Amino acid sequence: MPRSRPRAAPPEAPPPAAAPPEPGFAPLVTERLVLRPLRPEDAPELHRLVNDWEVAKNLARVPFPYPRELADEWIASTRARLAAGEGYDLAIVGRDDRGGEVLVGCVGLRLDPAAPRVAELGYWVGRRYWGHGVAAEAAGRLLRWGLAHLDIDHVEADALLDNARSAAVLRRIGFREAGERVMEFLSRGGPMPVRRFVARREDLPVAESAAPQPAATRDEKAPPPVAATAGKPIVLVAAVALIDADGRVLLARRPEGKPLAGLWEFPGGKVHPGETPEAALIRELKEELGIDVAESCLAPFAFASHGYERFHLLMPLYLCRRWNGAVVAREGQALAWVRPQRLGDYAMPPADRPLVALLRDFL
Ligand SMILES: Nc1nc2c([nH]c(=O)n2[C@H]2C[C@H](O)[C@@H](COP(=O)(O)OP(=O)(O)OP(=O)(O)O)O2)c(=O)[nH]1
Repeated sequence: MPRSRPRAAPPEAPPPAAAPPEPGFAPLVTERLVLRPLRPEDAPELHRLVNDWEVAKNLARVPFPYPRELADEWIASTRARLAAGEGYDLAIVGRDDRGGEVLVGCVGLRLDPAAPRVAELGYWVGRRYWGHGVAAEAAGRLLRWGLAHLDIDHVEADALLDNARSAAVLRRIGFREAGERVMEFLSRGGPMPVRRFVARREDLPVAESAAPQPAATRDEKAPPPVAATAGKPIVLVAAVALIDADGRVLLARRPEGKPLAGLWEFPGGKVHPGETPEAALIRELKEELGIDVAESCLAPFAFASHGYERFHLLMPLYLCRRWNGAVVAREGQALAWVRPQRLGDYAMPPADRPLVALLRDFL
């Protein structure tokens, strides 16, 4: 079970959008399900669902038979960890025919102080609810939430070699296989071989609107590929290092739902058809941060040229020390003013790494 809290925000940052403790933990909603903190009154149903050999045999930390009082203890421990920000074990809840709540299973993200920047995903679904895509819907939702809100680089999960169903769920939600290992299984009374899976932000299936689209289906907001290379469009993005009077640089956290969610980036965005990079930046800075910037205050500094899996990013980075108005997170994104020497503490998209090194040297 979870053993640590998400890494604290680096000193200059306002707290990033990590989950507030219960009861403030806002349930995560999917098309058919709600993922919410477990409650003491869930214990009888939880016990009924998990005290089933077909379910328990796939779970490393679950004994079989499963004593009834363990359900109470486990629920209490999940609530304590959630309140402390140390782990995110949630009830998977569906609706019955009359619209009432039904406990369907559990899904959790666990953090381990011995393995910083990694979370472990686990889940189970009651046997009577198998075959409806519940595990993928719930685990996929929590995976995306975790990568967007916790200070982690990747998520790991294990599936027993004889549990092909779970391996298929993990692959479906964006995990890649990363070898085999042996794990102790309480339910099986000893060590068992498992497949290890790893999911990184870049592996997650991208929402249609967030990925560059082919020209024929592109909507007005999508980026125009300025050239095609090796089958990948080049996407032009303009970004800026805003520098305040103390020499700190502004980073913004990419929100959930966007590709690379949870990573810190320089404010900016895609250059629209007919726009110059400077005009795009002036527009983005108004939209995202509510500030007015004059073109003459944008000093070209460096650029990133980076091959992502589905497109090639070309991103001029400007420096800007003067603007009008107060910086506000108009899209609810977390913001951090960061000293150049501390930029390395923030997980940023791979394209930004060379830019960070240049900025640190320059500022
Ligand atoms: N703004 C910004 N984007 C970056 C940085 N590093 C990096 O790889 N990118 C990538 C992430 C995205 O693939 C792309 C920016 O696209 P975006 O989707 O955020 O742009 P946008 O604000 O125009 O978004 P949208 O309106 O299309 O949703 O550039 C960075 O430091 N700043």
